[in-house]
Amino acid sequence: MLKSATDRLGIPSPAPSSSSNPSSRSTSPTPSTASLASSTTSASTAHRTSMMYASPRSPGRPLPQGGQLPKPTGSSSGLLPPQSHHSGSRTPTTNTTTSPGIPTVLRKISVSTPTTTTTKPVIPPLATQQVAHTSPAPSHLDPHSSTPAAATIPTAATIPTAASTTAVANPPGGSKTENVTVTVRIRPFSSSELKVAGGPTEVWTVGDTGSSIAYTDDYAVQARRVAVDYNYDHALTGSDNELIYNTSVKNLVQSAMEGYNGTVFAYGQTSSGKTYSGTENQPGITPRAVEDVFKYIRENSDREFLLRVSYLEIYNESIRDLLSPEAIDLRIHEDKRRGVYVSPLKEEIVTAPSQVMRIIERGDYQRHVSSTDFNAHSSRSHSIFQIVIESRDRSSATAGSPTARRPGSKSASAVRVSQLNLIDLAGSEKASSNEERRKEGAFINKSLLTLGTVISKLTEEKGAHIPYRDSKLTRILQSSLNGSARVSVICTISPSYLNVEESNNTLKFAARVKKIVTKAQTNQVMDDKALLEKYRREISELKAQLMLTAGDGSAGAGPGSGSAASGPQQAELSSLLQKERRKHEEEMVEMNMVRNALKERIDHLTKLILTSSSVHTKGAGAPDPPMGRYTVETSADGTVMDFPKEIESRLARKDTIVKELQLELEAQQEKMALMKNALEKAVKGDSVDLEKTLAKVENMDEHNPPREKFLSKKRASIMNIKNLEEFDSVDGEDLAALKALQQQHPEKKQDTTLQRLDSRESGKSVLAIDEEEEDEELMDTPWNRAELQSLRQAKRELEIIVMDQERKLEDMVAFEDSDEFRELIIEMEEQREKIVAMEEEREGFKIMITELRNTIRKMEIAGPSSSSGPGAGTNGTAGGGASASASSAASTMAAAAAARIREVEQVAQKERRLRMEEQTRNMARIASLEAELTMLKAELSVRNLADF
Ligand SMILES: Nc1ncnc2c1ncn2[C@@H]1O[C@H](COP(=O)(O)OP(=O)(O)OP(=O)(O)O)[C@@H](O)[C@H]1O
Repeated sequence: MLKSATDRLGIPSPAPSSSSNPSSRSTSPTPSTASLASSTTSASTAHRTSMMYASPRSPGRPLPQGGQLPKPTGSSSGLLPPQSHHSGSRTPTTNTTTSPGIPTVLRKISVSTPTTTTTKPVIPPLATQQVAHTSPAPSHLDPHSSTPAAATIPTAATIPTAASTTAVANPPGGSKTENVTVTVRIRPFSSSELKVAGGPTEVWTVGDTGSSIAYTDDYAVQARRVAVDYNYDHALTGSDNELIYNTSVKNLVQSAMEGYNGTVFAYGQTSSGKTYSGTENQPGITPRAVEDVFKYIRENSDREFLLRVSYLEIYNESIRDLLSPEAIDLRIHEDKRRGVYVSPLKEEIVTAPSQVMRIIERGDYQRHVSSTDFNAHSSRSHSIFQIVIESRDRSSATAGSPTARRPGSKSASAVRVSQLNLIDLAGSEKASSNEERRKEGAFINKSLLTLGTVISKLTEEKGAHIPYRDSKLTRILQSSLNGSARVSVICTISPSYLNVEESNNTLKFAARVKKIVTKAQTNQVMDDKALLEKYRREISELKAQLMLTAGDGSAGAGPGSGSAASGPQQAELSSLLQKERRKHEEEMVEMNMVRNALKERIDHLTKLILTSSSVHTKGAGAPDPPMGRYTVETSADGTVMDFPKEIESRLARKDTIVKELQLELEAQQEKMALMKNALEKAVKGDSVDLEKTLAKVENMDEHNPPREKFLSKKRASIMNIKNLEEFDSVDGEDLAALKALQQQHPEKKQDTTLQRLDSRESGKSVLAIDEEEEDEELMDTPWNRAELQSLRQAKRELEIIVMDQERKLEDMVAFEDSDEFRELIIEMEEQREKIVAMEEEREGFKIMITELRNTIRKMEIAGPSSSSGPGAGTNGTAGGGASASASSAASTMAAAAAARIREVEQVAQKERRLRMEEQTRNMARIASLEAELTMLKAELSVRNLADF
């Protein structure tokens, strides 16, 4: 319902429990039952944005036709502004922080009074003193409901009292005592609710007064429920966002413009319609509120305004600046002057509704939204969109000289400062099936529970300790809940019996909130802590300077041509005259430059201050101001950061990023060297413990920034670059104007500045200049842009190198992980084993041959001795015959042995030959594998060389 900042107004009910009696069926329509056809059509094109804010999100779920729902009394419309889906390419964020108007350099040079060179804290709205309130409280705020208007909480004692010496009473406004405005909206059936067995059963009906909600008779009978009757300011059904805006928010916006703090929030279980943004033609609450803010300015010609906006989210109990996404975990502060506030938070000065909507869109894009079991586009964070409105009576704003505008000067009228907070709460929900969603859900439920507790204590236990600090949400809402703001709560419920328990919880919450009484007061400040005052004074001073530079050009014309002198005297005089004239002309040119620069600055500042006529002009088709151009940033102590500081901090952030990138690059290089080394060893045939190497690399990863973190930093830096690009688009001053100003204010510092700028113009290295002049101020100038651009370029190059290195490393790791690589290694190992086996076999054969040879030799030696033995000398015949026989046997044996040896030798030789051939083949194979690896290695080396 309120999904972008505007649509979410529902209050979280405790985690839903499923209801009973699924078979019960609604037989009679509620008093004003109508076909859903029209709602269905609009819902099908609905976009999701916070009900309060209105930036494009995803299309809402279409409601099936035929569902029964109470007919709205007005035309159908979404609460949130039309939004586009978040998915897909993101809109570049452009949260450039710039100071309004002309770059600081010009401001500083042209404005000589110290008050314009130092930005002071902007005083937030706060009550200083109660004064009778003159504007009538809206009728809808009267506690007319039957809900007991018990426990009045915030009284003057609980409202932050202003301690600022510059704050004054609030004469024109006063205070408004009233109950919180509570509106409940029952959304139409969703498609899943329509699909339940037995058809949809309507549980709730809106009473004839349009302010009470009760069970339908059918449901009460079927479910045997005891009748309930809840009373609020407004009870609505359907999809009409205009109706809900007009009844619940419009008055609050009006009074915010009148100087009262206002807070709107949507509460309800998940998917109950808090964020429902309606259709393109039926914007949600936020765009309507923004439109009304500007409408008010258009219609109030007696006042001038200055608007600035901020947008934050509370995600998992951490506060994040949605307009400066790199700023996370922001802190909550409190002081008597400002009350409770978040810092450092970026605020952008806005001058047109479309500009505000673009800022919201940008913030919504950063916001945590996910698909859950219950809602395809569920808000996972609470978001707070804030508009700070400064205004002042125009008659006092234009009257008076710069001196009359000195801080504390009684002649300057006080500036009214108020806040309008559009809060889109995340919805309470049952446990989700996804772990991350579950974790988010736990944080959401816890903070909503704390909100419930705070409200109970506020309304039921007088004097009890209020646990605001138990959650960031309640802490931030503290100023609103404790009574110093007007509050409107929109609670959203489902019409289905499936969610009846959660709806009951929401309705009870709404009844409790209704009891809270607030006493909002107007807040005024009289010093330059209001930007409006600061800019107005600067304009006055610039105008005074402009007056001083005005001249008719006749002065210094020198003696006329009708001089009585003659001859050489006249020649001399005329030469002097010409010289004088030239000098005078030069002075005039310079003076004009100064005047132009002053005019430009006045023009810039004047544009930031909105009046009925300037807003009209914009509405009539003038181009919107560039996004994020006029930005202020508050530091922890609430001081608005000055422009050079902002640039410096951006540059410092960039430096850090570049350093981190370099470190990452070095780490990547080290890893690559390790892997290369391992690969080389493997190629050479050395044994490599791949696992060990990988473990080492992983270990290095652990000691270096994790990849995710690194990538997110890279994303952040890219975002920064986009911001800087936005910054680049700032147009305006030029070197000539600066030179002219230097002529007028020839202080040393400006000289140096111009020298720097000149050097940059002539192409001299920005870094070299910085080394020479470290303490120089950085300014919003085209020359600084050159510096930023060169930094950006360097960063881009580094990013490209890092990415390439990563890719190379991935290639190498992938190759080492590949089957091909593993097969190669295995094959090489097998071949080596084979060679070793062959060597062993050959050794075996060698031993065998040696043994055989020895045997032969022994036999040959034994042969002759046995033939000349005892038989030969004693018995010539018989002995000779035996000897011959033995000799012949020995010869036969020897021959056989020799034959055997030859045979073995031949086999061995053949075997050796075969082995040799195989070995040669293997060697060739190894050589080819090695060549292949060498080639791969060479290829990688070449790529590496190219990288470095
Ligand atoms: N009044 C309505 N008319 C038509 N459709 C609606 C209405 N309210 C909600 N819807 C539809 O119901 C679905 C859920 O609504 P929405 O996203 O606004 O819920 P939510 O309360 O913001 O949920 P979460 O807390 O999870 O963010 C959306 O598809 C939306 O289009």
